[in-house]
Amino acid sequence: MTEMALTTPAPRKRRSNWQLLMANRLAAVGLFLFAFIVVLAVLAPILPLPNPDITDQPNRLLPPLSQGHWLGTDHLGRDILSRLIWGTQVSLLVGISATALAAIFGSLIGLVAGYARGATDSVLMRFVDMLMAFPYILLAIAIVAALGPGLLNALYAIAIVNIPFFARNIRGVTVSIRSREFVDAARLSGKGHVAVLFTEVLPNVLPVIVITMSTTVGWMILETAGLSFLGLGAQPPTSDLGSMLGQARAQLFTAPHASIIPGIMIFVLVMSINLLGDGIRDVLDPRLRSGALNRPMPITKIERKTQPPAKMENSPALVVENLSTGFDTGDSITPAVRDISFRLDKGECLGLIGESGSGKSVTALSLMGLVASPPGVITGGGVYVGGQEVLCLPEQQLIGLRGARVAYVFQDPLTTLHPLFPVGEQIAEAVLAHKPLGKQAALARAMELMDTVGIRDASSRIKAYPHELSGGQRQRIGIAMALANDPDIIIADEPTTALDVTVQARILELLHDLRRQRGLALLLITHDFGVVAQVCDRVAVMKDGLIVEQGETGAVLRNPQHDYTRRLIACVPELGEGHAFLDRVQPLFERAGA
Ligand SMILES: Nc1ncnc2c1ncn2[C@@H]1O[C@H](COP(=O)(O)OP(=O)(O)OP(=O)(O)O)[C@@H](O)[C@H]1O
Repeated sequence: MTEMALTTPAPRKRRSNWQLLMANRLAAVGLFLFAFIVVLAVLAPILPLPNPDITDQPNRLLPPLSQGHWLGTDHLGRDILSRLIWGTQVSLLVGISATALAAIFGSLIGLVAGYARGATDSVLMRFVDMLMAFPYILLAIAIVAALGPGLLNALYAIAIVNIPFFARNIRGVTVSIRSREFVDAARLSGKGHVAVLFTEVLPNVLPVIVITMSTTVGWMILETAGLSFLGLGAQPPTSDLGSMLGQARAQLFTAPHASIIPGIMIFVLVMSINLLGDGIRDVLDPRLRSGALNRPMPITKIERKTQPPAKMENSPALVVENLSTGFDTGDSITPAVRDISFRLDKGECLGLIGESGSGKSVTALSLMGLVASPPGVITGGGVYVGGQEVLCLPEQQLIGLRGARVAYVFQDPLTTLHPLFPVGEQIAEAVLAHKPLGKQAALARAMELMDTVGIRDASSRIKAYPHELSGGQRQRIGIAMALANDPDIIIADEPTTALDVTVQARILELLHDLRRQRGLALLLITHDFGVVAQVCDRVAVMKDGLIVEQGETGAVLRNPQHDYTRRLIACVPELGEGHAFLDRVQPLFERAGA
């Protein structure tokens, strides 16, 4: 409750899914075309069209725009427009029904296999593998040959060959969902497996099923047309787009319109469905909407209205001036950090403190253009390292500063270290990124650095993999990598949050000593005033993307100016305080209406 009141930003107006779909021009065109074709197909019985099956030999192969036949006639004198609209209705019905069948059976197989695992999973998946072992069109032809030609059998065949596609996709998603805590909780609450599968797992898998359906329905219409083209699908007098194309192929040169017209219809129909399917997928997956799944650019996108001066005279190690960073949500840029300014001298430690979501990490990453773009955008301000504004530098120069003059230590080294390489090699790689050394020299330097950060028995630990080290040792490796190129500034983003208090104290001590010995400027990000009081010379307090207060640590601790700073300080419990801690803190939050 308290946290909510402190952190919840002002509500933003979000665009509805419909508005987002319409904002995607290609998807809107796809929707318009598809809707138009569907309406035509649905209205076929009431449209003033001649009977599509009535032959008229004297009027064979009339060209388009002939009297009474807008699109001409085919080799039996049947009206092409009428056959096209009725044929589209058949193609749509078969394609959509095949998709629904494949989705139902494929998803069921995927759900059961992914949830049950073990023998059930093996048996079901081997069956799916068997289906996939045949080229799909050959398999479809073989199934129709076994069942006999006909539209319904073509529908079954297309559905069967597409079952593996759904089954594999849905199984993958189900496997990752079944091990989530909410599924365990549902099982522990006494729900049976079937209930858990359909009430807990299925709703989470549903968007994937919808996305898969929307992207495969066009494909299935095409496959049905393929079977009909070969004479295995629609049988006379019924026709679909594929059989129209197949029957017209003999007159390809004498009356090309008879095959071109159904060909264009297949193209437009499949294209419109694919465009619409892609649009639906983008709307349903918020990461795609904001571009968060795209490969990030090497440096954060910079869109500053005014350029700050490129140089700053007599500048300390790091100066941040009026920096603003936001995230492009697809609708607008949502600010995460607004107009923040601070300075950091050589050998000084500045604590950046604030609650979760206040913008500490975004600030830290913005300094070297490391916020992933898309969706990140630096919208204003400047960052000066040794007097040089770095965000205006050419890409390669800014990249060259990373790790060399400004290095980072992140919160959880297990996620930043590569799991498949020994830690020594990873430190050596950090050295080699900026120094032209041989591999052996880099490894020797890695060992030296491991010694510096206090890893005992570095000569044997150098070959250890990240999972073979403790949390504290991994964090020391992270610090060794940061020190690899003797940087001027270290940005440590909650380097001790994942560690227990004793290891936390040792890591903080190490950072403190390194700072003293090497004259490093240290920007320490934390949400713990206890840590700030222990190691920081100065502190800047962040709330909702703003720095609300900054100053000497002692002064801020003694006389906090901002109510939020007072509450943060009050949150540090004292040893042996017990219930008195709650009595002391509660009124502060009640007063703030939290
Ligand atoms: N990729 C993203 N897309 C959209 N918004 C984001 C993204 N990453 C972060 N944000 C938003 O930016 C704001 C600041 O996030 P940031 O990670 O800097 O918080 P923090 O203070 O470091 O929190 P914590 O202590 O939990 O790490 C938050 O409101 C967050 O929702």
